[in-house]
Amino acid sequence: MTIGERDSGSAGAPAAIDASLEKARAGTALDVDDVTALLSASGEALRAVQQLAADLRDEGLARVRRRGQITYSRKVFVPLTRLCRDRCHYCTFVTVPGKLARAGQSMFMEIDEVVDLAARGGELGCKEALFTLGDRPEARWPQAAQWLAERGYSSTLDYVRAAAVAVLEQTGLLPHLNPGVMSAEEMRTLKPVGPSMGMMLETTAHRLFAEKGQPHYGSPDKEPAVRLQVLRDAGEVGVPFTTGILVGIGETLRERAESIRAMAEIAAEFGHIQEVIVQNFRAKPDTAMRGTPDAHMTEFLAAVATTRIVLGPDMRIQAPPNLVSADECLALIASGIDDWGGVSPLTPDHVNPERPWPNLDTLAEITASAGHVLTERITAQPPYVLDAQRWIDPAIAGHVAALADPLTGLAADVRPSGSPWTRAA
Ligand SMILES: O=c1nc2n(C[C@H](O)[C@H](O)[C@H](O)CO)c3cc(O)ccc3cc-2c(=O)[nH]1
Ligand SMILES: C[C@H]1O[C@@H](n2cnc3c(N)ncnc32)[C@H](O)[C@@H]1O
Ligand code: MET
Ligand code: SF4
Repeated sequence: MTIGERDSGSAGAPAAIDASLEKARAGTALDVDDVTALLSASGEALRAVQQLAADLRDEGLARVRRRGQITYSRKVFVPLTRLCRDRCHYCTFVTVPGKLARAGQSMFMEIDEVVDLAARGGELGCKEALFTLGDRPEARWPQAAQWLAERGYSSTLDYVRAAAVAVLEQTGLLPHLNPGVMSAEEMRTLKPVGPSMGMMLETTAHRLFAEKGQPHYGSPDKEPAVRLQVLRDAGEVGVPFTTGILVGIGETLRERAESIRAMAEIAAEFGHIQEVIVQNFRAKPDTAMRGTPDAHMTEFLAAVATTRIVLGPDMRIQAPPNLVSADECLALIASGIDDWGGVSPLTPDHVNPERPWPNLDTLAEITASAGHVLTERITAQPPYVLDAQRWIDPAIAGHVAALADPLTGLAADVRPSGSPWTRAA
């Protein structure tokens, strides 16, 4: 990571950080000033924030008899389409029809290609098919609308549903759906084809969306009010849901604090937030933000530890292992994470293609050297798998049960195989 101070806030006042830590230890709710103070920690104060975060993680895992386990999901990344109606300044995933046409590539992956990829992943032990794609490309690109219409699909999300069904039937991998903004109705339609879905909150900072030159300017799906509504709608619909923040896209420490508190409020209201991702922005050469330095490691670790403290011992806190060095992975564990997210032995992280995942043996070694055990889970986190009656649609309860250990809700030692999908009446 780039060394050098960023202007996202002031250096932390040790007295304010101590006071916030005292409140957190006493179980008193933290206000936005308290959370901002924790986010500003460095040096000795940061070590104290990390220690509390790690203790809370250990306490939460002990409560569910999983002390010392750090989880990951063995997955294939399915970039169903890279067309998107948004224009996030940090994103290299997104492309445009002209570029695809010149490269001889299709607007969307065909279902056969999706199934072939998932099947190859299944042979390597993958149990998750991660559908990550651009938001509603048909609203911006006639070529996308035409591609869908020619095959009888009314929208990208309609096509996601069909592709997910094909994966369930022909490979048995479990879809995790990350297609951007969805309405409550769309989530209701997708719930029977995937045990979990997700969408990063990114940030609640409205100015990063409303002001010209800011990273979310021109991206209607990144309006904070819209994204907060998606999180609430997912709660109403009862979908095990992944969300998180993107750290270092120009938000101030206070804005970061507000984002963390917003996720905590919604998680407490509905109980559906299965994991919170704290992801560090990595500048990419081909983007408008190529000149923006990556978030400073100190600031990122403070964000991880603070997220753990605010979300509490029972939340699963995830940071990807491929966006930092091996040493920095150890620092993430010391900052209270318990999950590495999806890791693939087959496909790249198409959002961060320049950052390969560590080999799974290496990740297991790194995790072990911090005194923890790398443990495979499936796409839905254990509490949701164990309470499937409430959280998993009957249409896929059998697919989920086939890959899960009934006692722990973690991944079973099996190879997935396809089985028929029928919509419950
Ligand atoms: O490989 C990636 N996986 C990403 N994932 C997938 C994640 O690694 C796992 O698929 C989930 O933890 C489910 O197992 C996301 C999932 C979401 O719901 C929301 C955002 C992300 C972001 C990424 C990402 O940038 N790269
Ligand atoms: C899938 C998720 O990946 C994240 N994302 C998009 N671009 C980048 C980047 N340059 N660096 C890190 N994360 C990124 C966003 O948070 C998005 O929601
Ligand atoms: C490739 S980005 C991840 C999915 C969606 N386009 C979003 O930004 O939320
Ligand atoms: S981050 Fe997601 S919404 Fe933004 S441009 Fe990239 S694909 Fe589109």
